[in-house]
Amino acid sequence: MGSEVIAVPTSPGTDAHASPHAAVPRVEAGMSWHRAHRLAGTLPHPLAAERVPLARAHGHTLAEPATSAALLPGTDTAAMDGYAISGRAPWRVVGRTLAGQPAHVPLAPGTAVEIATGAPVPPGADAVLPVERCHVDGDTVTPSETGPGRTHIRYAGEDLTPGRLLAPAGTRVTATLAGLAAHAGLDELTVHRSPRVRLAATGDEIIGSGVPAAGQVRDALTPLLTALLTGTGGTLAGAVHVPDRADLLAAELASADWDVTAVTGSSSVGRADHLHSVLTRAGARWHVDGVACRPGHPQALAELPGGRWVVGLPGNPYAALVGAVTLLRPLLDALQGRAPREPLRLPVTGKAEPYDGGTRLVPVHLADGRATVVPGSRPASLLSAATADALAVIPSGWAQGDAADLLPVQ
Ligand SMILES: Nc1nc2c(c(=O)[nH]1)N[C@H]1C(S)=C(S)[C@@H](COP(=O)(O)OP(=O)(O)OC[C@H]3O[C@@H](n4cnc5c(N)ncnc54)[C@H](O)[C@@H]3O)O[C@H]1N2
Ligand code: MOO
Repeated sequence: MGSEVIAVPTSPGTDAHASPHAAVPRVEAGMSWHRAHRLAGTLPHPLAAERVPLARAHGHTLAEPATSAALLPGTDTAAMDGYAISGRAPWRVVGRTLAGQPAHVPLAPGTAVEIATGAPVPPGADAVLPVERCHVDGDTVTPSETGPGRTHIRYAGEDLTPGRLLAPAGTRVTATLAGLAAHAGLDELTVHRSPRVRLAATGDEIIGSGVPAAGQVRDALTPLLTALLTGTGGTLAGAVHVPDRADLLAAELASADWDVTAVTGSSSVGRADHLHSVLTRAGARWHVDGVACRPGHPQALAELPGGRWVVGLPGNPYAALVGAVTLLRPLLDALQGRAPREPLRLPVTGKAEPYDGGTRLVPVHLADGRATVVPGSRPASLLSAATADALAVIPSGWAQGDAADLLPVQ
């Protein structure tokens, strides 16, 4: 994915080296990981509802319950290829009905029609006899087996009736739900508008393509976050690289015509880390300002005047992934009217060092009903996490084999 680059200054901007240590109103410093995660998933109001055609509904979240418009099947329908029969054998074959054709005229006792799966069963039919259970001799049919069997008729409305609930509000539209909605006669669904998410990768050293020269770093986070946000039902509203200048970051946040800006880097306390001062000067309301977890403690969640959200993620790529599943994904879920996800919980084995001051997040593989730590994860490297199925949320008192919550990583 290409990304736009905000003008790189030829000389240092006036506030390029302004101290970011200016007084910043802090919310609860080092908030617990669980509280930060819960806040992100419960604070936002869902975005407005809109009607979308079924072909575009996949991945969106229902803003209203989806209910059937159709009776399904619409009429008594053959469930097998064979003969619709009436009364006792033998039956005289009086016609043929294929799917899509109207039902045959009512059947009199002692008669049958050859019928295809999905074709309407004629009034008066008692059952459909599968062709492999029939003996056919000219225009006469007799059963080749005796004994009670199923009728092999799908009765009108046995699957759906008009008004029947297909899925409640808050359900994410899966491939299956899109299929069901079409089967139920719907052309559109009412879903929450997809959150438009802007990605702003800060750092003078960041480059957008190719192999970095000494002193440069290839932007790992725009591809990672693009995949994560679109997989969560968000829409990428452009990705920009912002040099380490407070005025450029402020301009980027002010220009925002999106619901969420995810800023990577610039979240810590270094001279080039401007996110705090910029947000504070912009009159942002802080909800999360630092999380008691490792890695990824310099995370932020704030609301700009006008209700736009800013998620601050650390620049170190694995730490940023931790921040994205801690704050960004739950925020996007909530903006789409989805309840917080119930984490999978399994015993975790392998080498993980609990963090005394809070929570440690480690990449794990899932197999055989347990999670196994992928060794070697470091804040600045995605190598261990890249093949992981989930991040395990390891509490401070964790010991080998104890269960932990698991957050899937796509
Ligand atoms: N004095 C302190 N220094 C630091 C602390 C601290 O508590 N006190 N925290 C450290 C931790 S932990 C992290 S994480 C980082 C967070 O730093 P920033 O969010 O301000 O990010 P940067 O300084 O811009 O970059 C950090 C690191 O990540 C690389 N980076 C940045 N963006 C990307 C990207 N898009 N793709 C790949 N790599 C990226 C950047 O080159 C730096 O190496 O602060 C510590 N310092
Ligand atoms: O917490 Mo940092 O986010 O370790 O890399």
